[in-house]
Amino acid sequence: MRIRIGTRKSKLALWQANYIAQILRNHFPDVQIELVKITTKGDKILDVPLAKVGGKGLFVKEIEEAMLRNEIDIAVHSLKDVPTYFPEGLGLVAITEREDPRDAFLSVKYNSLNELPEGAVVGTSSLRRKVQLKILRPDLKIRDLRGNVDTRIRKLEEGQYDAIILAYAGLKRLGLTDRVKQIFQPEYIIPAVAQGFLGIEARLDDEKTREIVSVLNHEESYLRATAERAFLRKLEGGCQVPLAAYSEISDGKLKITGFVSDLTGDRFFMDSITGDIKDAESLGETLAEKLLNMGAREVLEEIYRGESQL
Ligand SMILES: NCc1[nH]cc(CCC(=O)O)c1CC(=O)O
Repeated sequence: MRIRIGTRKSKLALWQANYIAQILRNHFPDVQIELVKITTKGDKILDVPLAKVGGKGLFVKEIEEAMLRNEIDIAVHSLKDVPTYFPEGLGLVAITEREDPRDAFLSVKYNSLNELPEGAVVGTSSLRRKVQLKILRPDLKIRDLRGNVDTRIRKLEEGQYDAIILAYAGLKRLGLTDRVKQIFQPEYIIPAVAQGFLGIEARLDDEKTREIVSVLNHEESYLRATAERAFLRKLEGGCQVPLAAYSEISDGKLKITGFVSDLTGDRFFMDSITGDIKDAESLGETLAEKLLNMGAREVLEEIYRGESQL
């Protein structure tokens, strides 16, 4: 038996694929685990905000095509980069235990968002982070920042930005937390849907692989990811829409908080609901419907018609 893992070539993607490969090797010493590196469109277009070049699907399409051609057996993804719809025959078969889901503030000179002087320059290309920052600190200048995690940190160190915002999970995995000065609580800056989970994608009819890969699944994480992604799917939000969601489980209850905004951060909608963990999916959907009825429907329509401008 052999499992070929398809992965992007960035340091973070390779770290994640190797991490999964090692767990599988430890559990199944007789299964041969190989890595297959694949370049995606998202890795080639590095200078344009993702929302403008077609969104998150850019990081997964080529990998899914390789899986459909039977050149790889599974893909290891940062779940937050994975669209909610899959090509026929493919799907998520395991979700790993969540790494720290929070966003981090990195700066050479400043110790927190509050400490930044008026008009300071902050780097991020995520629409979500742009509007969340604007709501908290309307005086800041927000500038695009793309590239792999190490490229972004280099741009900070070169002085192109006073601060940048990145997912703490990626920094922790790569041991790049030196410039982290503040970690935002999820109630303060709600993280991206599924930030911190790894999602394992496979061919749904490949039962042997699915059985092996099931050791990677973390049930509580699976439920949290399910709720957050149901919220995302209901809002049809790719990364063209500023949105965020964060779920927690305690005492058999799942609480999910969601956020949707227009592109300026002038009109935003936020709410939470709590319910039984077995209803994870419908909790995410119900929360999305709640926000749509609060006014998010109109905002989304404007964004899709191209009337809302950042
Ligand atoms: N959008 C790119 C991306 N996809 C996953 C992570 C970090 C790791 C994770 O969230 O699991 C990052 C970098 C970032 O946003 O800072």
